[in-house]
Amino acid sequence: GVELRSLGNTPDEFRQDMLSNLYYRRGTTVESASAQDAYETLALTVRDRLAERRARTAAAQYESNPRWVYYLSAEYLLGPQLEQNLLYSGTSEAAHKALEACGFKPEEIAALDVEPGLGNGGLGRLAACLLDSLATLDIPAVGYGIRYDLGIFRQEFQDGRQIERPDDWAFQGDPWEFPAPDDVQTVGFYGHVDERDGRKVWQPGEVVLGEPSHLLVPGYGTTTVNIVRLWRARAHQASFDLTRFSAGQYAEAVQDAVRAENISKVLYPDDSTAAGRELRLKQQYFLVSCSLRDIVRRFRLRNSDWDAFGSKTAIQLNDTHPVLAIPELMRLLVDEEGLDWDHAWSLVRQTFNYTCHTLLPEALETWPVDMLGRLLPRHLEIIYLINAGLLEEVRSRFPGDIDRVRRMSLIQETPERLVRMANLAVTGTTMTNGVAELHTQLLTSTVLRDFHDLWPSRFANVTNGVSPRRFVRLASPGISALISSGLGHDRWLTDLSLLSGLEALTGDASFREQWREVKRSAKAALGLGDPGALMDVMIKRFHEYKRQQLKLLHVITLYQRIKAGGYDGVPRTVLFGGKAAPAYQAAKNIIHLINAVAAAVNADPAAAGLLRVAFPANYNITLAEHIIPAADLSEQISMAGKEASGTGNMKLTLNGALTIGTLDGANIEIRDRVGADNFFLFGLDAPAALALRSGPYQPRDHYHADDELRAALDAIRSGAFGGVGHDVAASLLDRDEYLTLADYRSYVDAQAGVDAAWRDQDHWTTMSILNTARAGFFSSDRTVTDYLDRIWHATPVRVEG
Ligand SMILES: CCc1ccc([C@H](C)CC(=O)N[C@@H]2O[C@H](CO)[C@@H](O)[C@H](O)[C@H]2O)cc1
Repeated sequence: GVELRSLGNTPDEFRQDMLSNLYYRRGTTVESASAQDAYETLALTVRDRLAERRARTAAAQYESNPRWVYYLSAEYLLGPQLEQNLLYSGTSEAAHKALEACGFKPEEIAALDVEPGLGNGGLGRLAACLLDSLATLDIPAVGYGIRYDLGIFRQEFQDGRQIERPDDWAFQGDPWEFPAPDDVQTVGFYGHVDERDGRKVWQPGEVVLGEPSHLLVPGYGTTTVNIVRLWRARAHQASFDLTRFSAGQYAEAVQDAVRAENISKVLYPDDSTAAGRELRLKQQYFLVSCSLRDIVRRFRLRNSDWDAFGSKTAIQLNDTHPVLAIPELMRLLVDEEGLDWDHAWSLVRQTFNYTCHTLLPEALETWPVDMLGRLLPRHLEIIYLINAGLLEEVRSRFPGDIDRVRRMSLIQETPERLVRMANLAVTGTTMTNGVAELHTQLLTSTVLRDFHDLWPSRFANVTNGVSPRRFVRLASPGISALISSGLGHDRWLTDLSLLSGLEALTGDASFREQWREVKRSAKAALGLGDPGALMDVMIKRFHEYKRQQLKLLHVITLYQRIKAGGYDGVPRTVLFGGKAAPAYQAAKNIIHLINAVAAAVNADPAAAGLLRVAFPANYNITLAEHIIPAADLSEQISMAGKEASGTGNMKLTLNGALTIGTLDGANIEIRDRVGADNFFLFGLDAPAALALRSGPYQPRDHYHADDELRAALDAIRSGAFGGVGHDVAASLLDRDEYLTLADYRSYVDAQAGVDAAWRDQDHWTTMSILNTARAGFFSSDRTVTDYLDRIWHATPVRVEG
């Protein structure tokens, strides 16, 4: 075929390409170019180098007709793209020189790199880390998602309260994406089901277009460049009503178009409560329908026999959000392709796998039968047929156990008829996995116990991981350089187990000193507290089970100890970061109280140099990359049994922060690997918490029994912090659903242990180095390798460089 001349990477060649892009693609000159012009041009010039590798990858993957991994996720938190693509294309230096030669400051241009905030938190970022590792391991893979016009809201504080602003992330356009209108798909909604010569035919009542664009997902240290394809809803051109328009009914003329485009308008900002909105269900089906049609189109390029579909295609469902893919593929195979039910069902089950990311009952999605039946009449029929097969199997395995049949049914009958999406997910897939050992154990012994009894071999654990490129190399070039100089290589970036080589350096005083210095300068660069003070960090979405309220009670206790005089705690900066779902008032009350306490403490000269509270607004990936390298202490203090895994805990450990935490989620595996001596453990474990929670728990008993706890709560109730927080104190004293008061004393005492350890800086630094050295397991490369071994069974396709 036609050979592509490869692009040069010398500073001069790079600058030449930037200039021609500035002139020919941006249509301006160096003299009149704005910073935005420079940013867009730089992005295009870097993108071209990755696009060249993408062309090679696509050719090699097409050639080898491999088994594909398709990742279906309603959320992706990809993070800012520029620094990543400069690193992965090896053009950072050439780019910096080229920008300076054109009179631009590289850091100014980098600041224009907005992150696509197409996710809420853990689930969305995990999806991005897994795609990064799939490409780095040369696995043929495509991520599918929704290109929301408005991502996760921008958080602002007004009088300490969270305010949500729309996030029009692509207002200036996005230089990193490749629109591909030629691959447009058609998606139906509503309507009715006909029967024609023995086949069911769905006649949708509404049709919208799904237009894809993709971003490049480069592998690190390899040629492979995969893609993430994001769908955007567009109106069917026929929907613009010219007659109405010419009759002056402008709004009506475009209402269908607006209705269509609303489907991908905005990301739902909830990360724990299924809101049950019809538009959200439309979003989920839109994602599923476009993606499956695209997957079938790609399959057909190299294959014709449906039986090869299951062997060539592994589709991962990222939580229940894309689980409509199961009845949708049944519809395509049975109604459109004419396969018989059993044949289609075996192909569907073979193709799909499901990852569950939560244990919270309110986060498990259910949809009203009538809503689903109205929006997707044929899919409801198919779900009923799937349910019939399931219940027949349950009845034969557990004869007479009607309670089990009622619990396992895909349909909840009373009080309201709901479709249970988690039950459908387990039934229609080969493997279901949890995201940490404790999580998977709790899943198979509680929420999904019945299914585990029926199909024990369908369950596996795959503990989460994080990208070492994004969260060590890019976030903390200082620590990375020290690790590479300590180990004498940077191969750890693609084999994180090599970090274990750092253990031997704990005895080297100059290495310890350099380690301390790197942390210090990261704190100085963050500029949110005295670089010499202990940086105590709690960064994650706000939720009562994560217990930001417990961290706040500790802050108030420290403050009251300072006010009482004779304070012997070590100087500490307590940094909070995170958003609350807009409708989650209890979480927003905690944010309000934190800002009120921060205002009091930071304004009080008595606390100066001893205690400071920082709460930068709009926590996102960009901010995480600045905070994580500066952290000394990582707060992972959720009620045991509630945090499925956590991934912030892994990022902080890899950056040498010590964890204070409960035996919850992946904290347990972190402690097992870094060593109990290098971890500050406290609190009830999962069985004890469950027992206390399900027993006659009286939070007030702790209030009466613990003077410091009572003093802290009374301060809030007395209005000491600007009169803010009555609701928070009341909910703790009346209900305390997540056992905050029960764990308070153990937590505060563990924090005294932190102070003691910090006083011996050499000891602390040794523990810090050991945390990094022993955390290689938490690489998303290891996570992907586990998915490949236990669930996907796909193999690498090497791409010539
Ligand atoms: C229906 C609303 C909704 C939206 C998102 C979610 C996500 C599953 C919430 C989430 O992000 N869960 C987090 O997933 C991480 C990646 O596996 C885990 O590390 C976290 O423990 C888990 O809370 C639940 C419910």
